Amino acid sequence: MKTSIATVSIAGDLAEKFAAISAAGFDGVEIFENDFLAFDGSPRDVGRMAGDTGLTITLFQPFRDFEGLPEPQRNRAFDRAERKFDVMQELGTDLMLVCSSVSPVSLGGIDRAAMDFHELGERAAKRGLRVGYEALAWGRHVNDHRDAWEIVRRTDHPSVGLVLDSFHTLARRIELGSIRSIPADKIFIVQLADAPLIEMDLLYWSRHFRNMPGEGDLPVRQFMQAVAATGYDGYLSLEIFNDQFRGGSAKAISVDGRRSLVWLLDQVRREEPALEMAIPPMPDRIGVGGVEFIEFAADRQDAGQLGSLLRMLGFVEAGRHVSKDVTLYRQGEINIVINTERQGFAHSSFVVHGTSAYAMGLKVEDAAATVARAEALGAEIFHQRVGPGELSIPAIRGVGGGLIYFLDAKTDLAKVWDIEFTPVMPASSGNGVGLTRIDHVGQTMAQDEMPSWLLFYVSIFRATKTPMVDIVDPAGLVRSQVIEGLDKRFRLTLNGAESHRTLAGHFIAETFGSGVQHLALATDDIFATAAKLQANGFEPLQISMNYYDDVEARFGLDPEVADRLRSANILYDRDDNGEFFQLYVPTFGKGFIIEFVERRGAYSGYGAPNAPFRIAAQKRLMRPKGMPKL
Ligand SMILES: O=C(O)c1ccc(O)c(O)c1
Ligand SMILES: [Mg+2]
Repeated sequence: MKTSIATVSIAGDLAEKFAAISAAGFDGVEIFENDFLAFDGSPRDVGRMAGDTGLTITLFQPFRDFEGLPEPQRNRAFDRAERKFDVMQELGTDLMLVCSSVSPVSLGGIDRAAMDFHELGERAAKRGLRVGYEALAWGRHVNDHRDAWEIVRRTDHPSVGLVLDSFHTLARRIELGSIRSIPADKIFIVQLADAPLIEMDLLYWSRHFRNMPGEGDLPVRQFMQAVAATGYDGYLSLEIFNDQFRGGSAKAISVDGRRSLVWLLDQVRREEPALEMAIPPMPDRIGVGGVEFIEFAADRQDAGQLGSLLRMLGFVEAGRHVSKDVTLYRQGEINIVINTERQGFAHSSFVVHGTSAYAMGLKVEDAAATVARAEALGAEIFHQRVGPGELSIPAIRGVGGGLIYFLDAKTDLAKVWDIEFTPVMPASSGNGVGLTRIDHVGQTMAQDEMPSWLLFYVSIFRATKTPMVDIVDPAGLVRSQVIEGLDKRFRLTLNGAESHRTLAGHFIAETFGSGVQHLALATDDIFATAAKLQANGFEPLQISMNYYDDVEARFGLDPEVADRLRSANILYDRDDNGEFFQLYVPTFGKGFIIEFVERRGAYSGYGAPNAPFRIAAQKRLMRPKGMPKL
């Protein structure tokens, strides 16, 4: 696989862009004219810089409003082209991308355009250059790759070929079978981009909302399958116009780009095994059976407080690590680990972020395969110091820098608790409140990083992403999207914060990073759990009485049920498939959230309608008296 990315896709000046693109493993780069124009140096300097970072300049673009012009504009367009050919020769690239004209003076007609391209092809050939024609979805006369192809076909010149761009084809829902019959040697380059499905003007959508294949909703995989069926084996070049990417981390966006391409070809190969894909073999996406544990890094003092809280919530101190300063708390199938080591990754994490849930352990089908797949997709493998007789638990770094450990049932990893921990207290000895398993884990990140996290999870794991919902925090909107395993035993909610004044944004600012902020623990009987918690001396987050009046009216609840909810501070939601109950622990530390949930029937949500009310309650608590609002 030969990969490339357009400079327009990422932030920085040309030098920064090249460095990030090269570091992410791309072979080539498309020079977008504006990046070149803004650069203070000659085209030769740019060419040398690209060469020095090991990148081939795959093309120079865009050359606009060329075909179908009447005189005198036609002649001037050829003069312009010659000037750009000069630049290209100095840059050291042989391909010019010509996008279909939007000029109001341009004339239609396939043969007229073909004649123009024939002449351009002649001029390019004299210099050993090539010209690729791309149909913009909003082109004046040509806005469909089938028409662009017909022009290229009639041009019938070896130096003139077609540029396919998944965005333009998919945005107009053009039939993809039409790509399969194009001769591969007439496709000069393939540009790839995805986009979320939003109803809007095509040009605006394209210039601001494109994202990496797999991050949006367009059938890029089907597009790529059609391209692969032609036998095309040239560059696959990402061309992503995206406002957030332009302002984001060039390094991170480049890594996402490479990941998206590898995953795309992996999908094509699995979908149509007859197509040869030039990427190394890797295991298929991995099924996740749930979250086996959450691990906090803490100092002694916070560990003591967290331990007391957990005991009040019905957990028992079930084990101590055989060689490390690590304690296991357990209730039902829920394992919470507190790490107070003074060295190693947990400690560094504590030093940087303070007490936080820096690691999670996932139950997977095959831990070794998970790491192999993650590595093929560009994830960073984590290696840890392993004491004598201890297990080497496969792990990778997550997007925010935290750790994700993998445990499976086929190896000794299944016995990790027995092998690495000495029992302290039997599970039956605590004041259990009926918590059974981890329902979901919530991670918080800056809003513009959400696509990275989503791509990371859905490319490695057999999981889907739900549509985005808005969570209303009194201080701003938080975007929320959920990653769910097919059997729903693995659920992650991702919350993207924009303002530091939201509870989610405050958490990122206070912990100096994104990561696990929220644990939702399941019970089969929320009212029994609430009663037992009360007996343990626990006081839940107080919800406003106005909320209960509304819930009672909105859902037509029996007044008796509403009273039970009200007196226990339980939040309620319902969808077509079932009911949902939530009970919150007042926030811990710098905004860490624990809630207890009961799903009745097949309720599939996460209580998003309740979020504004519990966030308001949490913020009331977090505001020390006499201090300004968050
Ligand atoms: O938005 C544009 O003008 C534009 C230019 C060049 C491209 O390759 C493209 O896909 C879009
Ligand atoms: Mg394009």
